[in-house]
Amino acid sequence: MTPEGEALLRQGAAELGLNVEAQLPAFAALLELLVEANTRVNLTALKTEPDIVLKHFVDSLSCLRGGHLDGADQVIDLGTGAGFPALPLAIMQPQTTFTPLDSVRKKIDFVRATAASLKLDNVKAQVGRAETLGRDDAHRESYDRVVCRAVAALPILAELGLPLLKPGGRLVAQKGPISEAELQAGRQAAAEVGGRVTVVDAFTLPVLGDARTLIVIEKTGPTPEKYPRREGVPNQQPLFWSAR
Ligand SMILES: C[S@@+](CC[C@H](N)C(=O)[O-])C[C@H]1O[C@@H](n2cnc3c(N)ncnc32)[C@H](O)[C@@H]1O
Repeated sequence: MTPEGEALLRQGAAELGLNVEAQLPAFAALLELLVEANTRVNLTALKTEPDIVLKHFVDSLSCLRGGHLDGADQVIDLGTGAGFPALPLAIMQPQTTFTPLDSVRKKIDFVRATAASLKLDNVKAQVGRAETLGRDDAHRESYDRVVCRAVAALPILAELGLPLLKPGGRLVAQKGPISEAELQAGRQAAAEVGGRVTVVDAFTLPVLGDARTLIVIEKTGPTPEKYPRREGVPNQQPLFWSAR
């Protein structure tokens, strides 16, 4: 990473109240691996150093706002893509086990290889669909937190995420600006699958100023057996949400 890239990462993290000094070498290695892999496989549209530092690294670190991941033992990143936010979070929070999940094998191959190269023993990447894991005893009700960034509308995230949470667990969704209609549908969907929206935290990204929202859904009761519905249905027929 260039000195300019390091400065951006330091500044972005500092605006989030984080000190990344000790983690700079890991972020530099992640940047290098991502740029190199992207020349062979199309993993991410972001290709320049400032874009990756701000829109992947700092953006992912914004999931730590509010301390919603503090003390979590098991965290699953639903729809991790090339490992975001899971890899930056795993670098910052080594005492937590992160399970980056994606249905696309080449993305998880990259996440696994990268975690091994960075010696992130707290990363256990998984290929699969959230609908399938949500019905699998090895994963259902197994996680303290679900995190996700830029994956789906809130009602879909509620249906995919809540079955994976232990009772009392929390889904932490990082999104762009959210409409009142999506939020309302998300509240209704959360109630349907055993949860409640407890936090809607609108903020702007460090340095760039882009609008973001962190939404927390707490699992307040059991998720009915019928959820999640079979693969693809949560996306095709989102609960309480037709405005797509
Ligand atoms: C727009 S990308 C975002 C990736 C990453 N979270 C990021 O912010 O860079 C959405 C990802 O979610 C994955 N995805 C969508 N629905 C999924 C599901 N039901 N189960 C597992 N992965 C899913 C897709 O394969 C894709 O890689």
